[in-house]
Amino acid sequence: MKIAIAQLNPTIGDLTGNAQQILDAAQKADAQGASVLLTPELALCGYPPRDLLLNPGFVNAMEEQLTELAQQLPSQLQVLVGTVQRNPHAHQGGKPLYNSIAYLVGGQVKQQFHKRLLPTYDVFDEHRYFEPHSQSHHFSVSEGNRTYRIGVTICEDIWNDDDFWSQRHYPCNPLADLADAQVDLIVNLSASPYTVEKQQLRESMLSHAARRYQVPILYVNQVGGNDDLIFDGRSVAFNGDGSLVYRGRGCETDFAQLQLTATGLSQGEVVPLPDCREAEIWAALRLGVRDYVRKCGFSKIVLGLSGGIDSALVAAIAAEAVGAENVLGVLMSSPYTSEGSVTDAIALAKNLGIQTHHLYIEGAMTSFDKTLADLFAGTEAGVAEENLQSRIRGTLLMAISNKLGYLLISTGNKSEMAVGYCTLYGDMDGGLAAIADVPKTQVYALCRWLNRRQSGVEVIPETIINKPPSAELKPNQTDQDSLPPYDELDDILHRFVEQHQSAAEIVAAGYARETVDRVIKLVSRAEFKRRQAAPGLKITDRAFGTGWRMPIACRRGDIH
Ligand SMILES: Nc1ncnc2c1ncn2[C@@H]1O[C@H](COP(=O)(O)OP(=O)(O)OC[C@H]2O[C@@H]([n+]3cccc(C(=O)O)c3)[C@H](O)[C@@H]2O)[C@@H](O)[C@H]1O
Ligand SMILES: Nc1ncnc2c1ncn2[C@@H]1O[C@H](COP(=O)(O)OP(=O)(O)OP(=O)(O)O)[C@@H](O)[C@H]1O
Ligand SMILES: NC(=O)CC[C@H](N)C(=O)O
Repeated sequence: MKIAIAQLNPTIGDLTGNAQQILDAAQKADAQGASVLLTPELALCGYPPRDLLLNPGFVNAMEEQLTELAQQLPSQLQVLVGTVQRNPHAHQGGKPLYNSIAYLVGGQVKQQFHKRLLPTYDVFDEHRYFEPHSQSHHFSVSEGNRTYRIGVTICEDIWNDDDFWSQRHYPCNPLADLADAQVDLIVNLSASPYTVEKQQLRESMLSHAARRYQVPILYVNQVGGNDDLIFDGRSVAFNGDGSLVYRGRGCETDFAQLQLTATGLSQGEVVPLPDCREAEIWAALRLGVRDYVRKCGFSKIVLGLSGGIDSALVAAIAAEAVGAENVLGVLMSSPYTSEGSVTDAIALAKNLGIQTHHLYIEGAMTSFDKTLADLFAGTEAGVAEENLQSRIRGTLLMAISNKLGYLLISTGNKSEMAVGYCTLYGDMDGGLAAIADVPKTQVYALCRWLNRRQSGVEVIPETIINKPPSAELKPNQTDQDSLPPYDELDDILHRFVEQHQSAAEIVAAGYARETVDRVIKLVSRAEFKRRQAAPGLKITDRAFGTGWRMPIACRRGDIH
């Protein structure tokens, strides 16, 4: 029996467009003789639809779209579509919806499968919308004289196998229940967002489960950027001996067919994983930028090009995401801008093939200073005046965005965002923060990798990589005047933000108490800035985005 997999890139809420993607895949599957087509979790509305689900009109529209789609699908094909279903028992106190799979055949919904394990941690908040279902189910497909029983799970349903995880989060295990029902295949329809090296974890978990239950597992993941989340696809299949038989493309849509026989799934294409961490992150960020720009209705990007490494990396990502001809880098020199910064920015733009424009902001700085002269009389020039430069740049970039319709991408990295080393309404201006979850040390690694990627072709001028990072808001300023060395800072941040380590644990790992306390204080104090920041693309286990919910007006003096 042929099973087709559609690794789709839905746009959240675009029911017509997403249904069309499913229909296109169904026609292809039908033409190639498939019996079953699988689509990702909530493929009809895109994942995560968030509070659109609280709007009854949205749920009605999904139901209508599903009915229409069912009637348009090839009549012989059996299609599993990720959608929501109403909970008929909601009036007894449950949530109004299930996160479901509709099994469509011959123009009708033949069966529904509901998600049992609802992730409600980090970026996930499914208990806000959905009722967990209590049982796992399967459907049967007959081919020749054989009937295959196919168990259906939805994303989180496979993430609680007690044999794999040392800590179980839920009281039940849908995989074990389906194995008890003696299914011939378990499918998992997912919308699993990217984080660095998560695919290795997915694959070892799935391989382990396939082996443990001696049943093939076919995992279909969504692909595409949806706001802060990047879905990397990489749908996979494992046979009952735990062997990998198929891996789809990473960070691209894909379509594949596998053959299911009495002995399991037949070998499909196995797309290799990226050969290093930087290649993987690069592909994810490029997709995240491309889809954010495209799905918000933009085609062009503007950014401030300082000759520093952060804007260099963002410019390079932007150029690959939307095409170099669609990127404008704006140089905005002040009296503190070094000659080297300008030549570096121009060299970078030339390497990338992006357009540039050079503005001089000294006049605007003088004008602001004059306007404030009476009010500021008798005070020393300091951070307020320094930040005005950053704010003038941000204002000019937003004017360009307004006038020319380019989306402004901000360039702050995770280390800066963590400690508040950035200016509110200044360099934080922008619609998308492309590298807000990329620590500074990883920024360097990505730039070095870019220069190695095509041997002999320099993308980021070496002078940009080698100079000490500086905001250039006053003479001879460097980041290290205000912050610990980045390798130290990033490790402390990683322990504190991603690994939830206490100050005492970080000190025990070898850092000075004073440095650790200072970093934690800076992180806590900068919450107000992050709350006002543009959404940032998530690549780590814990980003400063939808999965980071910190109070702003708080004291953490009692926490050690
Ligand atoms: N809890 C709170 N809730 C809401 N707002 C709060 C607040 N606490 C302060 N504020 C407000 O925030 C202001 C302080 O924040 P902000 O104005 O950003 O200014 P601030 O954080 O004092 O200065 C920006 C820092 O970023 C550095 N930097 C590094 C790299 C690049 C750039 C760049 O711009 O290119 C800048 C710069 O050298 C400086 O050290 C206060 O004056 C107050 O108005
Ligand atoms: N002279 C400038 N011309 C254009 N944009 C600038 C200029 N100075 C700063 N910016 C904008 O403000 C952002 C923040 O500056 P910042 O100095 O922190 O970053 P960077 O210069 O890219 O990298 P680095 O921190 O390594 O110097 C820059 O990335 C850039 O977008
Ligand atoms: N949509 C989901 O249920 C995703 C949860 C899952 N643990 C993941 O990150 O892949």
